[in-house]
Amino acid sequence: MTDRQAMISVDRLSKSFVDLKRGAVAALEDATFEVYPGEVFGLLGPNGAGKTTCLRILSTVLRPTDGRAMVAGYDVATQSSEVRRNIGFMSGNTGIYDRMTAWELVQYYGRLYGIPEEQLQERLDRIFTTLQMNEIRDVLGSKMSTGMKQKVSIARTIVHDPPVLIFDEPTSGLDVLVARAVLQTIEYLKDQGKCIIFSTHIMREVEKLCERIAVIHKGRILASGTLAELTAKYNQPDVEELFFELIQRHDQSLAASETVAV
Ligand SMILES: Nc1ncnc2c1ncn2[C@@H]1O[C@H](COP(=O)(O)OP(=O)(O)OP(=O)(O)O)[C@@H](O)[C@H]1O
Repeated sequence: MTDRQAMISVDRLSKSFVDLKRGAVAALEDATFEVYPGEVFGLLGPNGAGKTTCLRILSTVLRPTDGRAMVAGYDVATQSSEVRRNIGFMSGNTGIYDRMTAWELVQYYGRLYGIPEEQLQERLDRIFTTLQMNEIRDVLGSKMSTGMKQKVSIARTIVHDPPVLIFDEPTSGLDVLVARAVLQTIEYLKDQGKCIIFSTHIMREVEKLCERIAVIHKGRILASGTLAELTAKYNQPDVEELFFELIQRHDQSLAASETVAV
């Protein structure tokens, strides 16, 4: 992997929020990892781990408090428009407009990205064929099933053919069939050479899809590497058990350091 250039490069990235109830919240602390073209990198962590915060920084919606992140060679903090042109971002609840058809909606996003009209029609044709969406071309958002909506969300995420794709819990709330179709599409995009970062709290998904993962909890990356490296390093062949052990160990060391501080 070292002969390839990283498309996402995250270096000691941190983000803290000031929350009225909790005071300063360290949502992300010192995160470091790289993601390459043609791979799916999984951010695996429970609720509140910091996954969304990390992905929102990469997509330039949030500014980091500290550290640096480069996407497609651009700095997320200082070159946000270049970064945005090079990424597609999709979360579980990406909006679909009730009054637009599938075709109109994806076309609309293509126009927002400034794709010339002729090229856009070709691109739409290709995407609708690849994602097997031709039969839903004229279906209005208000009439779409969850599965259709999810396909349209993916289509609009890739309409400008970005090299980097960011998926924030894209299967959240989906039934197993739709979730499977989403994962298959992500796999297809990986095979097309896209650099993909994907967050989830579902172990099965990372086992299926990811070459390398980072386990994240309470803002900290607890471990990262290929599944084979991690299971060997921690001598735990069961990925689910490994995940729980890492989290438990971190919580225990936090509790111990709090006791010492008191
Ligand atoms: N705008 C904000 N203001 C204050 N705290 C925030 C804000 N956004 C996130 N946080 C806090 O930062 C921490 C990390 O949240 P984040 O949404 O990144 O986690 P997550 O791993 O994506 O979890 P989930 O799956 O629940 O979305 C949480 O404690 C959350 O409450």
